[in-house]
Amino acid sequence: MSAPLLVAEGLHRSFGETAALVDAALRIDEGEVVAVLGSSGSGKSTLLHCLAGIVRPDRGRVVFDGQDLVTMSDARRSALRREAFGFVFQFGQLVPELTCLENVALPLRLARVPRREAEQRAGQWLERLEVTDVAGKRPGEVSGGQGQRVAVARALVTRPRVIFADEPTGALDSLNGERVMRLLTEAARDSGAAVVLVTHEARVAAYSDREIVVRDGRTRNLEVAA
Ligand SMILES: Nc1ncnc2c1ncn2[C@@H]1O[C@H](COP(=O)(O)OP(=O)(O)OP(=O)(O)O)[C@@H](O)[C@H]1O
Repeated sequence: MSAPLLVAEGLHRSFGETAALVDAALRIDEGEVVAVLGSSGSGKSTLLHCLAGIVRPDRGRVVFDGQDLVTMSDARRSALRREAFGFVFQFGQLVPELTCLENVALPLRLARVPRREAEQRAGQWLERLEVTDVAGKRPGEVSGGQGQRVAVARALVTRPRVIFADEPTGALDSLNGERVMRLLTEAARDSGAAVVLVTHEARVAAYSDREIVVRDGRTRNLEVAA
């Protein structure tokens, strides 16, 4: 069996008196879509932040492609996040001053890709996410569903190995939520990216290959019925 792409084991993380994670564990293989389910305050976001190297666990290991995120330097971890990970949050967090096309091109520009090439590749991702029509608009001028599809395009444009999505449809109605989930999972599968999807909605989790439930900071694996 090949080594998993991302493994977390024995994760503990407290905030003051609150134990957000208690011996949490998760593994995800190349190209797999894993949903992290649980009620509000159960520890889902803390788990995602530990997996993505945003929050450092008090104890435990997070190994991405053979590299331990917990012990590596901050500079190396930041570089890894930029190069290998993509992020989609509940509210797209697009840069309001830039057009949607420029938002999608931004991660490439930060990686020193020339403007013309970056915008050409960004345009292809807008097309893939079915939002070509908003290319020249600013985020304030587009709908919530369009904005989330632009955010997904921005997350995928660098061809990351893992997409971390924290309640990506949380601010959308069910029709737009379904559309974003379909496009996100299809695009991730086509580009071979794994997805860690935090949600409290079973309907959203249905797009995953496998589900993990977090309760009081502890993780439990669930087999998804076919
Ligand atoms: N930065 C922080 N400072 C203090 N407490 C925190 C912090 N982050 C998380 N917590 C606490 O840790 C626990 C787990 O929070 P977390 O955000 O991981 O849960 P969640 O399952 O993602 O919740 P939600 O679905 O409401 O977003 C909660 O009790 C929360 O209040």
